[in-house]
Amino acid sequence: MVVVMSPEATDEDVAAVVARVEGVGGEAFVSKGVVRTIIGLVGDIESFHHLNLRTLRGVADVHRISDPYKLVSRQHHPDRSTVWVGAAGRQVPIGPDSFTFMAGPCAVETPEQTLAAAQMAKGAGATILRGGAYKPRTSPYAFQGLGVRGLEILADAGRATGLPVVTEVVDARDVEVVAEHADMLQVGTRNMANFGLLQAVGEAGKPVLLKRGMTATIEEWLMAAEYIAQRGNLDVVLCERGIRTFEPATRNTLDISAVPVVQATSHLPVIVDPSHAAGRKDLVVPLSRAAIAVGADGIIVDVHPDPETALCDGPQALLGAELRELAQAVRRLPSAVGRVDAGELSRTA
Ligand SMILES: O=C[C@H](O)[C@H](O)COP(=O)(O)O
Ligand SMILES: C=C(OP(=O)(O)O)C(=O)O
Repeated sequence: MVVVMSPEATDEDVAAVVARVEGVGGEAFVSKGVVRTIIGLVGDIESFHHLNLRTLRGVADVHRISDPYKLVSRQHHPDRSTVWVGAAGRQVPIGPDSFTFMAGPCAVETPEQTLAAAQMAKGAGATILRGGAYKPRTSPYAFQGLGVRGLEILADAGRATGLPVVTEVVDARDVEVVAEHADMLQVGTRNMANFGLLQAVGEAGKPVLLKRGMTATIEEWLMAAEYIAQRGNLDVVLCERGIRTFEPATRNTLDISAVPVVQATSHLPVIVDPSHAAGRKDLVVPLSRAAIAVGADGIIVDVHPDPETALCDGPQALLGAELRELAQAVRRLPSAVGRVDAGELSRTA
């Protein structure tokens, strides 16, 4: 931490800062410039926070040098992590060596629709099946998901296709039942800052897919991941799914630069959701290509056997030609950036 004194600060003001810092066991290194004095602090950063140094006379600014998140930071864990998803016998990696393709219906609607979507996903090369049983909807009158029945249908489709499943949990009270049926728990954009839910999934004993809040900064997103890690669960995968901007051409604006920014600062894997970012099926393939090129550890994509009748997000669901094009991109492009298909690295024993 660095304290910048104002040009008017006196020697007494500087001494007062040093005394406060030393009073909580820290060290203060004073560097006098021609105009300003700067004080470098070494010690327990949390105890410095409680000193409210900004309120002292002569203090112009206080800067933090180390990351505010610890467990998810590369400062404490330099090597990038791999998260394994699935039960013994079929575990799929998400991490720096592979590229993981996840796909499935936005919402679980019926056993037939879910199985058909799961088969489409598998046929296109996906190694993890997605599907929502609890849908976070803008309108309370919109389809809210099938709840526990939806979890069962999704788990059946996962078993039938041999794919581990990821599904969203929107309420801390449902974490246990969702964890019973799913291989990975998703926290969606609307709940990224629901700290009680983050703590609950941190204790569920399953990997977590943490989507970026649509108005969250990267630091806020990583602090949300820290909530999960702080409860003992470091199996967290981050998902960039687009942020709110002034641009109405797409549902959200995919912040593609978030991928390398996060990878530089956090060891957690980071994937991209081009479907919820764009909200339009015609952009899913180009954005997926961009995600692969920028170094994402995977993508998660909506597919539906009959998008016109979908109960949620039909316009962004892939079928037919677009899905074939996506399958081709996912088969060919990751190797160009030094990645192998996650299916090849899966643990099957
Ligand atoms: O998975 C999808 C979400 O539930 C969906 O994007 C919510 O958006 P809406 O309720 O505004 O349609
Ligand atoms: C609701 C979903 O996504 P998001 O939270 O990114 O809107 C989803 O993936 O089903």
